[in-house]
Amino acid sequence: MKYEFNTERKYDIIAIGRACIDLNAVEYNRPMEETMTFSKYVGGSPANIAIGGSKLGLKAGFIGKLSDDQHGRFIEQYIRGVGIDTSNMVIDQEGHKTGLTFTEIKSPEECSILMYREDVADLYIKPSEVHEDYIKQSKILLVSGTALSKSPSREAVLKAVNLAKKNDVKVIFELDYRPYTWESAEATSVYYSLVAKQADVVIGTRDEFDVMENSAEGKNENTVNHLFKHSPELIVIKHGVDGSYAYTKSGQTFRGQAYLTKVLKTFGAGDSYASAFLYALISGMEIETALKYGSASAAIVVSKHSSSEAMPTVEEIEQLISGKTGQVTI
Ligand SMILES: Nc1ncnc2c1ncn2[C@@H]1O[C@H](COP(=O)(O)OP(=O)(O)OP(=O)(O)O)[C@@H](O)[C@H]1O
Ligand SMILES: O=C(O)C[C@@H](O)[C@H](O)C(=O)CO
Repeated sequence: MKYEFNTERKYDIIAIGRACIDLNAVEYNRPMEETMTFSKYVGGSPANIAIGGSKLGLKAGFIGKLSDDQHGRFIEQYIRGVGIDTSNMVIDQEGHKTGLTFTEIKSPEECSILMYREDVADLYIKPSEVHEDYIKQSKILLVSGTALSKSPSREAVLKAVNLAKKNDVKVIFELDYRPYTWESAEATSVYYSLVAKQADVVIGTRDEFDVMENSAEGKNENTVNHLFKHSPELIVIKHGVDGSYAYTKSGQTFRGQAYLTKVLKTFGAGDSYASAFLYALISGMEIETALKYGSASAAIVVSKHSSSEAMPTVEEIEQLISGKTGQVTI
C-alpha cells in the first residue's frame, strides 16, 4: 500500500523545531565523568531528519531559531552545505544559546544523552516567524514534539500545523520526547494529544506513545484505534531492536524488522529511521518497503559515531536491504 502526497510542490519536506549541537564521546566504553574528548556534529532530531532526507535526495527546508554566535553560524552553514534551504531559519536577537547534547557511550547497550537546554534559542521561535508562503510550498511539514514543550515555540508550531492543514501539506508528527524541557507529564500528554489528533502521520516509540497517553505499557491496538478516530491515516510505532509496526486507517498492519549490525551506540536510530521512511513514502514506495528503508538506515547509523553526519545514501540503504553487505534482519 502506498501513501499519496501533493506532487506539485517545491519542497518535499519542511521540518520545524530544533537545530542544535551534539558532542559525541570520542572515547567509548566509559562513563561521561571519565570522557575527556568529544566530536562536534549538528544535532537535534528534526535537523537530523532533514539532513538525512536531504542526503537521500529530498528537497528540504527548515524553520527554526539559532543563537547569534559561533554555534548558530556553524549549524546554519552545515545545514545549508548539505543542501537544505535555510531562508526561514531565524537568528535570535535576545541572547539565547544553542542547545547542547553530550553523549555517553558506556557500551553498545548502555548509551545515553545529557542535554543542556536551559533557555535555548530554538524554543524562542515566535508564531510571527512562521510563514504561510513557505509552508505551502512543501509536500510535508515535519513537526518535532519537543518544539511543543514551551512558549513561544509551542504556538509557532501550532500555527505551522494549522497552515499546513489549510494548504494540503501533510503533517508528520515525530513524537521526539526529550524530558529535559517539559514541565510535567500532564502538559506533555495534553500537547502531544492535541497535535497527534491533527496530524496525518504519527511516528514514535512505544514509550513515547505511552507519554502521549500519560500511561504505562499501553497497547498499540488501543493507541491506533483511538488516533484513527481523528485525522491520522498512518501511525508508526517503533520497538527498538524488536522492529516497528505501521498501521493504516484502512485497517492494515505492516511489520518492519531491524537489521542486525555491529552497534556502536543506539542514539540516532529514530532520526535516521524517520528520514529514510519518509524518503521512501515520498518517493512513492509501498509502506512495507518504507519500513525496510527506515530500519536499514537506522542500522547503518547505530553502527557509526554520529547521528547527522552518518546519515546513509540511498545506495547504502539498498545494499543493506538486498543483503549485499552481509547483514541480516533480526
Ligand atoms: N540495536 C539496533 N540494531 C539495529 N537496528 C536498530 C537498533 N536499535 C534500533 N534499531 C532500528 O531503529 C529503529 C528505531 O529505533 P528506536 O525504536 O530505538 O527509536 P528511537 O528511540 O526513536 O531512537 P533514538 O534513540 O534515536 O531516540 C527500530 O525500529 C530499528 O529498526
Ligand atoms: O535530538 C537531539 O537533540 C539529540 C540528537 O541530535 C542526538 O543525536 C540523538 O539523541 C539522536 O537520537
